[in-house]
Amino acid sequence: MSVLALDAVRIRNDVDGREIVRGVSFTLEPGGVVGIVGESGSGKTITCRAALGILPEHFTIASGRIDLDGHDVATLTPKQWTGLRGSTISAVFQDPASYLNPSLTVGSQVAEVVRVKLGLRRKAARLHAIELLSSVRLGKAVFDQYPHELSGGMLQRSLIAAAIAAEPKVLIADEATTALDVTVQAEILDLLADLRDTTGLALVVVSHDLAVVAQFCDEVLVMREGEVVEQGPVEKILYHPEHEYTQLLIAEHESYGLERYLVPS
Ligand SMILES: Nc1ncnc2c1ncn2[C@@H]1O[C@H](COP(=O)(O)OP(=O)(O)OP(=O)(O)O)[C@@H](O)[C@H]1O
Repeated sequence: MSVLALDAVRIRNDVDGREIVRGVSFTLEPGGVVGIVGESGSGKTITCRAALGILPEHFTIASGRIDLDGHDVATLTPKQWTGLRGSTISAVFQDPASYLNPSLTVGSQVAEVVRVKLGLRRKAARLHAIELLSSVRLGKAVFDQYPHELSGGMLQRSLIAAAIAAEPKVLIADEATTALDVTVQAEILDLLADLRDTTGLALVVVSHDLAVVAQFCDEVLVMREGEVVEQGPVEKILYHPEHEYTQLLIAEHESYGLERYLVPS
């Protein structure tokens, strides 16, 4: 059974009646990785926010359907959403520092997620948080460090630890590696690939960077101005793009080395 399925989803800004997303469909099985690429403002993040049940105020799903682990999300109450967020679907975004409180240690913040989401007592939550940090390859010392003491890559790992605390089935990584340098970016992608392999985590990877998608995704959606202009298996879309816009995106990437990630087919 799919863990996340979008069927012809259209999202409207009710303030001006503008449709921000016009017909997105994909199905994600356990362990699957779907990529969404496209220029800034094309609707990638809004699509993810719909799947997470956190659309901005005045945005609504105008038509189509989203199924999350067998639940039609249109039928969910806010309380049911709160239950599913974190434990079924979770997310990490760009700029990890902004999601952490600078005056609390990283460990205490991960432990708090564990306490709330898994209902563990303080001491057990602390131990579990240390295990989670270790699963994202962060040593015990990180537990007592403050956000400003960690690098961007370490902060993103901490947030991944918090995001996977309640063993979600789907993780959305929305430009999660964009702000990181290339080596750290590769380490974080490796980590996500490991989690997928060991836990069957399914991923939605949003990136403006085709190299990230080429390395990592099974299927890719190319979005422009709210529409999916092309969609299919990564090898097909990246080697044999049919749409002019996809060809343009690839041409831009080739100038800085996409071919390194593409194995000729
Ligand atoms: N909170 C908001 N209020 C009003 N409009 C918004 C809001 N968030 C996004 N939008 C609009 O929705 C459209 C799609 O934005 P979205 O953030 O999904 O794009 P994106 O493809 O993720 O771009 P980026 O790569 O820059 O993150 C844009 O026109 C944007 O201005």
